[in-house]
Amino acid sequence: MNYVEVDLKVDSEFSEILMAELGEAGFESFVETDEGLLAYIPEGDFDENNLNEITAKYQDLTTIAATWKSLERRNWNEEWEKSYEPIEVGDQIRVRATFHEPDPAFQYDLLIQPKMSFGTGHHETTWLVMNEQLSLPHEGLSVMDVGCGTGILAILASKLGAANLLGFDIDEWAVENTRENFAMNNLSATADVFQGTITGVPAGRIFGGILANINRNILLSEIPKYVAHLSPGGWLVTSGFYETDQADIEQCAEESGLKKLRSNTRNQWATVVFEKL
Ligand SMILES: C[S@@+](CC[C@H](N)C(=O)[O-])C[C@H]1O[C@@H](n2cnc3c(N)ncnc32)[C@H](O)[C@@H]1O
Repeated sequence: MNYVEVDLKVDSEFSEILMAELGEAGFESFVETDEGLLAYIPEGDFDENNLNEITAKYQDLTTIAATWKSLERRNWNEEWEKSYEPIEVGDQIRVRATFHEPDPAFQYDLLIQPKMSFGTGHHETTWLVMNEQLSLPHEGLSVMDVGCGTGILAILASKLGAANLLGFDIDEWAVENTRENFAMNNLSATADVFQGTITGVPAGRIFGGILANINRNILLSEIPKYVAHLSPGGWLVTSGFYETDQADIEQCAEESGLKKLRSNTRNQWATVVFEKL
Protein backbone atom coordinates (compact mmCIF):
# COMPACT_ATOMS: atom_id res chain seq x y z
CA MET A 1 0.00 0.00 0.00
CA ASN A 2 1.31 3.48 -0.83
CA TYR A 3 0.93 6.33 1.58
CA VAL A 4 0.43 10.06 1.22
CA GLU A 5 2.55 12.26 3.46
CA VAL A 6 0.88 15.55 4.37
CA ASP A 7 3.24 18.24 5.63
CA LEU A 8 1.31 20.65 7.88
CA LYS A 9 3.02 23.86 8.85
CA VAL A 10 1.22 24.87 12.00
CA ASP A 11 1.89 26.33 15.43
CA SER A 12 2.77 23.48 17.80
CA GLU A 13 -0.12 24.25 20.16
CA PHE A 14 -2.50 23.00 17.44
CA SER A 15 -0.63 19.77 16.66
CA GLU A 16 -2.49 17.63 19.17
CA ILE A 17 -6.00 18.66 18.20
CA LEU A 18 -5.09 18.30 14.52
CA MET A 19 -3.75 14.77 15.13
CA ALA A 20 -7.05 13.86 16.77
CA GLU A 21 -9.08 15.24 13.85
CA LEU A 22 -6.85 13.69 11.22
CA GLY A 23 -6.94 10.36 13.08
CA GLU A 24 -10.73 10.38 12.77
CA ALA A 25 -10.33 11.13 9.05
CA GLY A 26 -8.20 8.01 8.47
CA PHE A 27 -4.66 9.30 9.02
CA GLU A 28 -2.68 6.52 10.68
CA SER A 29 0.65 7.94 11.81
CA PHE A 30 2.07 11.29 12.80
CA VAL A 31 5.51 12.77 13.28
CA GLU A 32 5.87 16.13 15.03
CA THR A 33 8.40 18.41 13.34
CA ASP A 34 9.94 21.78 14.25
CA GLU A 35 7.42 23.45 11.95
CA GLY A 36 4.32 21.39 12.68
CA LEU A 37 3.32 17.91 11.73
CA LEU A 38 3.79 15.17 9.16
CA ALA A 39 0.66 13.02 8.82
CA TYR A 40 0.38 9.73 6.90
CA ILE A 41 -2.68 8.18 5.27
CA PRO A 42 -3.09 5.26 2.82
CA GLU A 43 -3.22 6.74 -0.67
CA GLY A 44 -6.69 5.32 -1.37
CA ASP A 45 -8.11 7.03 1.74
CA PHE A 46 -6.67 10.47 1.01
CA ASP A 47 -9.31 13.09 0.28
CA GLU A 48 -8.03 16.60 -0.47
CA ASN A 49 -11.43 18.21 0.22
CA ASN A 50 -11.67 16.55 3.59
CA LEU A 51 -8.18 17.78 4.51
CA ASN A 52 -9.09 21.31 3.41
CA GLU A 53 -12.26 21.20 5.51
CA ILE A 54 -10.27 20.19 8.59
CA THR A 55 -7.63 22.90 8.18
CA ALA A 56 -10.26 25.56 7.30
CA LYS A 57 -11.87 25.10 10.72
CA TYR A 58 -8.81 26.71 12.31
CA GLN A 59 -8.31 29.58 9.91
CA ASP A 60 -9.58 32.20 12.38
CA LEU A 61 -7.20 30.97 15.07
CA THR A 62 -3.99 30.21 13.21
CA THR A 63 -2.38 29.70 9.81
CA ILE A 64 -2.11 26.15 8.57
CA ALA A 65 -0.30 25.42 5.32
CA ALA A 66 -0.68 21.89 4.01
CA THR A 67 1.28 20.29 1.17
CA TRP A 68 1.31 16.60 0.30
CA LYS A 69 3.08 13.99 -1.75
CA SER A 70 2.89 10.26 -2.36
CA LEU A 71 5.50 8.56 -0.28
CA GLU A 72 7.81 5.85 -1.46
CA ARG A 73 8.22 3.21 1.15
CA ARG A 74 12.00 3.65 1.30
CA ASN A 75 11.67 7.18 2.74
CA TRP A 76 9.85 6.03 5.79
CA ASN A 77 12.61 4.67 7.99
CA GLU A 78 14.70 7.76 7.46
CA GLU A 79 11.82 9.96 8.62
CA TRP A 80 11.33 7.90 11.75
CA GLU A 81 14.96 7.74 12.58
CA LYS A 82 15.10 11.53 12.51
CA SER A 83 12.27 12.03 14.94
CA TYR A 84 11.41 8.88 16.87
CA GLU A 85 11.93 9.14 20.64
CA PRO A 86 11.45 6.33 23.19
CA ILE A 87 8.07 6.20 24.92
CA GLU A 88 7.56 5.40 28.58
CA VAL A 89 4.35 3.99 30.05
CA GLY A 90 4.54 4.57 33.80
CA ASP A 91 7.85 3.47 35.31
CA GLN A 92 7.73 -0.09 33.96
CA ILE A 93 7.42 0.01 30.16
CA ARG A 94 9.78 1.67 27.70
CA VAL A 95 9.31 1.36 23.94
CA ARG A 96 12.38 2.13 21.87
CA ALA A 97 13.83 1.65 18.43
CA THR A 98 17.00 -0.28 17.69
CA PHE A 99 18.97 2.95 17.44
CA HIS A 100 18.21 3.81 21.12
CA GLU A 101 20.22 2.40 24.01
CA PRO A 102 18.25 0.18 26.46
CA ASP A 103 17.46 1.64 29.89
CA PRO A 104 17.75 -1.05 32.60
CA ALA A 105 15.52 0.99 34.96
CA PHE A 106 12.50 -0.29 33.00
CA GLN A 107 11.25 -3.83 33.58
CA TYR A 108 9.68 -4.15 30.13
CA ASP A 109 11.96 -3.13 27.28
CA LEU A 110 10.07 -3.25 23.94
CA LEU A 111 11.91 -2.93 20.66
CA ILE A 112 10.01 -1.54 17.68
CA GLN A 113 11.26 -0.99 14.16
CA PRO A 114 8.79 1.84 13.54
CA LYS A 115 8.33 1.81 9.72
CA MET A 116 4.93 2.61 8.25
CA SER A 117 2.73 0.94 10.86
CA PHE A 118 0.61 2.41 13.61
CA GLY A 119 1.80 1.49 17.08
CA THR A 120 5.00 3.04 18.31
CA GLY A 121 3.52 3.99 21.67
CA HIS A 122 3.32 7.65 20.64
CA HIS A 123 -0.42 7.54 20.13
CA GLU A 124 -2.68 7.91 23.17
CA THR A 125 -4.63 4.75 22.40
CA THR A 126 -1.55 2.51 22.28
CA TRP A 127 -0.37 4.07 25.55
CA LEU A 128 -3.81 3.57 27.14
CA VAL A 129 -4.00 -0.12 26.19
CA MET A 130 -0.45 -0.87 27.37
CA ASN A 131 -1.24 0.85 30.65
CA GLU A 132 -4.28 -1.44 31.13
CA GLN A 133 -2.28 -4.54 30.21
CA LEU A 134 -0.04 -3.95 33.24
CA SER A 135 -2.92 -4.77 35.57
CA LEU A 136 -4.49 -7.64 33.59
CA PRO A 137 -3.53 -11.32 33.99
CA HIS A 138 -1.43 -12.62 31.06
CA GLU A 139 0.44 -15.59 32.54
CA GLY A 140 0.00 -18.66 30.35
CA LEU A 141 -2.81 -17.09 28.29
CA SER A 142 -3.49 -17.13 24.57
CA VAL A 143 -3.82 -13.49 23.51
CA MET A 144 -5.25 -12.12 20.26
CA ASP A 145 -4.14 -8.71 18.93
CA VAL A 146 -6.75 -7.31 16.51
CA GLY A 147 -5.24 -4.69 14.18
CA CYS A 148 -1.75 -5.38 15.47
CA GLY A 149 -0.01 -2.45 13.67
CA THR A 150 3.60 -2.84 14.83
CA GLY A 151 2.64 -5.78 17.10
CA ILE A 152 3.48 -3.66 20.14
CA LEU A 153 0.54 -4.82 22.28
CA ALA A 154 1.16 -8.51 21.56
CA ILE A 155 4.86 -8.03 22.34
CA LEU A 156 3.95 -6.56 25.72
CA ALA A 157 1.50 -9.46 26.27
CA SER A 158 4.36 -11.91 25.76
CA LYS A 159 6.61 -10.00 28.15
CA LEU A 160 3.78 -10.12 30.71
CA GLY A 161 3.67 -13.92 30.43
CA ALA A 162 1.25 -14.79 27.60
CA ALA A 163 2.02 -18.23 26.16
CA ASN A 164 0.48 -17.83 22.66
CA LEU A 165 -0.08 -14.81 20.46
CA LEU A 166 -2.19 -14.34 17.37
CA GLY A 167 -1.91 -10.97 15.64
CA PHE A 168 -3.56 -9.83 12.43
CA ASP A 169 -4.03 -6.62 10.49
CA ILE A 170 -5.62 -5.66 7.18
CA ASP A 171 -2.45 -3.76 6.19
CA GLU A 172 0.28 -5.87 4.64
CA TRP A 173 3.01 -3.51 5.89
CA ALA A 174 1.72 -3.86 9.44
CA VAL A 175 1.82 -7.66 9.13
CA GLU A 176 5.36 -7.58 7.83
CA ASN A 177 6.40 -5.10 10.52
CA THR A 178 4.76 -7.16 13.29
CA ARG A 179 6.66 -10.26 12.13
CA GLU A 180 9.90 -8.29 12.18
CA ASN A 181 9.18 -6.84 15.62
CA PHE A 182 8.18 -10.24 17.04
CA ALA A 183 11.53 -11.61 15.85
CA MET A 184 13.50 -8.67 17.31
CA ASN A 185 11.98 -9.04 20.78
CA ASN A 186 12.95 -12.71 21.28
CA LEU A 187 9.46 -13.57 22.48
CA SER A 188 8.95 -16.48 24.83
CA ALA A 189 5.37 -16.92 23.51
CA THR A 190 4.61 -18.78 20.31
CA ALA A 191 3.39 -16.19 17.83
CA ASP A 192 1.45 -16.19 14.55
CA VAL A 193 0.58 -13.23 12.35
CA PHE A 194 -1.68 -13.04 9.31
CA GLN A 195 -3.09 -10.41 7.01
CA GLY A 196 -6.85 -10.14 7.42
CA THR A 197 -9.65 -9.59 9.89
CA ILE A 198 -11.40 -11.45 12.69
CA THR A 199 -13.17 -13.63 10.11
CA GLY A 200 -9.78 -15.26 9.38
CA VAL A 201 -9.46 -16.62 12.93
CA PRO A 202 -10.46 -20.31 12.91
CA ALA A 203 -13.82 -21.00 14.57
CA GLY A 204 -13.28 -22.60 17.94
CA ARG A 205 -9.92 -20.94 18.60
CA ILE A 206 -10.36 -19.45 22.07
CA PHE A 207 -8.33 -16.73 23.79
CA GLY A 208 -7.98 -15.68 27.44
CA GLY A 209 -7.36 -12.06 26.41
CA ILE A 210 -8.10 -9.90 23.36
CA LEU A 211 -6.51 -6.55 22.54
CA ALA A 212 -8.50 -4.43 20.07
CA ASN A 213 -7.18 -0.93 19.45
CA ILE A 214 -9.08 -0.22 16.22
CA ASN A 215 -11.79 2.43 15.83
CA ARG A 216 -15.41 3.05 16.78
CA ASN A 217 -17.14 1.64 13.70
CA ILE A 218 -15.07 -1.51 13.39
CA LEU A 219 -15.48 -2.22 17.10
CA LEU A 220 -19.25 -1.77 16.90
CA SER A 221 -19.45 -4.28 14.08
CA GLU A 222 -16.83 -6.74 15.33
CA ILE A 223 -17.15 -6.92 19.14
CA PRO A 224 -19.72 -9.78 18.94
CA LYS A 225 -17.22 -11.71 16.79
CA TYR A 226 -14.43 -11.17 19.32
CA VAL A 227 -16.67 -12.43 22.11
CA ALA A 228 -17.13 -15.74 20.24
CA HIS A 229 -13.35 -16.27 20.57
CA LEU A 230 -13.09 -15.25 24.25
CA SER A 231 -13.12 -17.74 27.12
CA PRO A 232 -15.53 -17.13 30.04
CA GLY A 233 -13.76 -14.80 32.47
CA GLY A 234 -11.44 -13.68 29.66
CA TRP A 235 -10.73 -9.97 29.09
CA LEU A 236 -11.13 -7.64 26.12
CA VAL A 237 -9.34 -4.28 25.98
CA THR A 238 -10.89 -1.86 23.47
CA SER A 239 -9.53 1.49 22.31
CA GLY A 240 -9.19 3.66 19.20
CA PHE A 241 -12.27 5.80 19.88
CA TYR A 242 -13.04 9.08 21.57
CA GLU A 243 -14.63 9.58 25.01
CA THR A 244 -17.75 10.75 23.17
CA ASP A 245 -18.12 7.27 21.59
CA GLN A 246 -17.51 5.34 24.79
CA ALA A 247 -21.20 4.87 25.65
CA ASP A 248 -21.87 3.25 22.23
CA ILE A 249 -18.95 0.84 22.67
CA GLU A 250 -20.09 -0.08 26.19
CA GLN A 251 -23.67 -0.70 25.05
CA CYS A 252 -22.51 -2.91 22.17
CA ALA A 253 -20.19 -4.87 24.50
CA GLU A 254 -22.86 -5.35 27.14
CA GLU A 255 -25.35 -6.58 24.53
CA SER A 256 -22.67 -9.04 23.39
CA GLY A 257 -22.27 -10.64 26.84
CA LEU A 258 -19.43 -8.57 28.29
CA LYS A 259 -19.21 -6.80 31.63
CA LYS A 260 -17.31 -3.51 31.93
CA LEU A 261 -14.38 -3.70 34.34
CA ARG A 262 -12.97 -0.18 34.00
CA SER A 263 -12.14 2.65 31.62
CA ASN A 264 -9.61 5.43 31.22
CA THR A 265 -9.02 8.42 28.94
CA ARG A 266 -6.06 10.42 27.68
CA ASN A 267 -6.41 13.59 25.59
CA GLN A 268 -10.03 12.69 24.76
CA TRP A 269 -9.15 9.17 23.57
CA ALA A 270 -10.72 6.33 25.58
CA THR A 271 -10.08 2.72 26.52
CA VAL A 272 -12.59 0.34 28.11
CA VAL A 273 -11.73 -3.06 29.60
CA PHE A 274 -14.40 -5.76 29.59
CA GLU A 275 -14.72 -9.29 30.95
CA LYS A 276 -16.73 -12.12 29.40
CA LEU A 277 -19.49 -13.30 31.70
C1 LIG B 1 -5.25 2.20 15.83
S1 LIG B 1 -4.18 1.11 14.98
C2 LIG B 1 -3.59 0.13 16.34
C3 LIG B 1 -2.24 -0.53 16.13
C4 LIG B 1 -1.64 -1.21 17.37
N1 LIG B 1 -2.44 -2.35 17.80
C5 LIG B 1 -1.52 -0.24 18.52
O1 LIG B 1 -2.21 -0.40 19.52
O2 LIG B 1 -0.74 0.69 18.44
C6 LIG B 1 -5.35 0.08 14.19
C7 LIG B 1 -4.79 -0.96 13.24
O3 LIG B 1 -5.88 -1.76 12.84
C8 LIG B 1 -5.78 -2.08 11.47
N2 LIG B 1 -7.16 -2.40 11.06
C9 LIG B 1 -8.15 -1.54 10.69
N3 LIG B 1 -9.30 -2.23 10.51
C10 LIG B 1 -9.04 -3.53 10.78
C11 LIG B 1 -9.82 -4.73 10.82
N4 LIG B 1 -11.13 -4.72 10.52
N5 LIG B 1 -9.23 -5.89 11.16
C12 LIG B 1 -7.90 -5.92 11.43
N6 LIG B 1 -7.11 -4.82 11.42
C13 LIG B 1 -7.67 -3.64 11.12
C14 LIG B 1 -5.11 -0.88 10.84
O4 LIG B 1 -4.44 -1.24 9.65
C15 LIG B 1 -4.15 -0.43 11.96
O5 LIG B 1 -2.87 -1.04 11.82
